[in-house]
Amino acid sequence: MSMNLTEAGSSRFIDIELDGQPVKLHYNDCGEGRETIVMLHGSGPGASGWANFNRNIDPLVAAGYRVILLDCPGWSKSDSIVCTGSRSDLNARALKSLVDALDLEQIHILGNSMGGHSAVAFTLENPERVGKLVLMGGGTGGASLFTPMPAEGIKLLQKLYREPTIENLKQMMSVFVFDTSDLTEELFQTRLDNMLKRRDHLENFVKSLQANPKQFPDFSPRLPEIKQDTLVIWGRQDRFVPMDTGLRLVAGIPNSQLHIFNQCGHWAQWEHADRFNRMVLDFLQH
Ligand SMILES: O=C(O)/C=C/C(=O)/C=C/C=C(\O)C(=O)O
Repeated sequence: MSMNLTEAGSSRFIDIELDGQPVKLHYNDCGEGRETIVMLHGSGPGASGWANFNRNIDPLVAAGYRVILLDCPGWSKSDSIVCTGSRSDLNARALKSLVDALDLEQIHILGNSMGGHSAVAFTLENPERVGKLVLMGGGTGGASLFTPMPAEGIKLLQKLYREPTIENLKQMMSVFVFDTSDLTEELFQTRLDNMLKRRDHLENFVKSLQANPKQFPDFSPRLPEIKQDTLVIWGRQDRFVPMDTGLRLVAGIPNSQLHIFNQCGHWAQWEHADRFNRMVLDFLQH
């Protein structure tokens, strides 16, 4: 169903203070439901809320939810930042400022990759502000038991940040999703344009990694503190954040369940959008 929602029409800015610095945050605000779902994107170069979740916004708005897509500090139209500590916690502090400013008492959070790590960080610090959690391809840092880390996708992601070329973008995207036939030249070009528009974001990500290679801490010991109903969704062929991270999440979070999509890489919400949307709606409504 088309809701005629557009990126430009839903685009908003807000000024916040983050660790003593003024920061302009960009977000998209879609729909007018009583319940709000905040979607948090991944850490790839050129990522944004709109780019990560463009196949998920309409169905959730049509089902009666307000959907907010936050562009984390250092991505898209939000201000750039060098992060020398935990980026998961930094994003969580940015989200807290946004939900306070918008007067949102409680939100559901749907996080992809870094967005999942940040959703967990937010929930641990602000448990009363979170309804349900959906975590895809992320939720905590930490080592895989089976896959050498950093995973091959993360190595390609870091190479792309250092050398933002169309060749490196295509190389990263070729291990990003399972079925690469949906990756059009137009999609590559849009993503490259998004990246090159903000070279400050690319440079600051590299500086952040140099200052602290472990941007996403391992929350495993604290996961049992999360009491929220949590749906964990993973791609069987995720080559960025290995699938056993999903097992660690369900081992730690008591009220959680895990769904694994076969023939799926790191972008379950895009690669299996229809089934993903139905599953998330069912989870939120029951
Ligand atoms: O290193 C990690 O644990 C997290 C990696 C990511 O957040 C990678 C995300 C990539 C995307 O979702 C993207 O859209 O580029």
